[in-house]
Amino acid sequence: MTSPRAVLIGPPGSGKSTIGRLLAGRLGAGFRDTDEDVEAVAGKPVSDVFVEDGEERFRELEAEAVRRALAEHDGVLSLGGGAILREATRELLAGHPVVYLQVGLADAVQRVGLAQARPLLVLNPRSQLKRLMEERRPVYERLASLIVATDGRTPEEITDEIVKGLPA
Ligand SMILES: Nc1ncnc2c1ncn2[C@@H]1O[C@H](COP(=O)(O)OP(=O)(O)OP(=O)(O)O)[C@@H](O)[C@H]1O
Ligand SMILES: O=C(O)C1=C[C@@H](O)[C@@H](O)[C@H](O)C1
Ligand SMILES: [Mg+2]
Repeated sequence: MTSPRAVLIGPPGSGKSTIGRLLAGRLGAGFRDTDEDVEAVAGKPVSDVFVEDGEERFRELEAEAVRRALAEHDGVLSLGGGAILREATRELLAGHPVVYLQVGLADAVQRVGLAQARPLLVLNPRSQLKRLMEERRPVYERLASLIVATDGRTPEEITDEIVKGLPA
């Protein structure tokens, strides 16, 4: 049975997709991102799924994408920020090397401001991100087998720390 070398979790802007790609390169492994898997299945961007089908439908597609990727993928897997909201997904993560990318509000706001539209953050990114981060922090912490701080650090530095901290 295959299993990912690392599963990255954390809030929007923590760098799951960026670091995931770098880490996969460093490990000589493949990279997979469940947001991209959902987009492939839905045939449209995540933001369109939220607007046209609703968040609940997105969460269903996401839970299925995570289930499939955990069973099929043997490289680095980045999850969508909210994938850990589903109990079934939290249970499936047990026993995998789960890396929580920690980020403070200031750095997260700066990073998401630079990137593409995020459907949960369209109205007031700073306050929505603050609430979401506070609600989810205990869940990310509980699921993590490795916690890596990302504030003020380059993607390369963060990737180095993960490589050192992963099980051999
Ligand atoms: N350590 C870092 N330092 C500076 N910028 C970063 C860092 N990590 C990521 N970024 C930048 O922040 C933005 C968000 O990163 P990324 O898309 O990887 O986050 P994410 O955790 O995958 O978010 P989401 O949950 O929305 O998918 C990107 O523009 C990326 O280049
Ligand atoms: O944190 C979240 O709930 C989300 C994060 C993104 O990765 C996407 O999965 C989507 O924008 C929702
Ligand atoms: Mg991402």
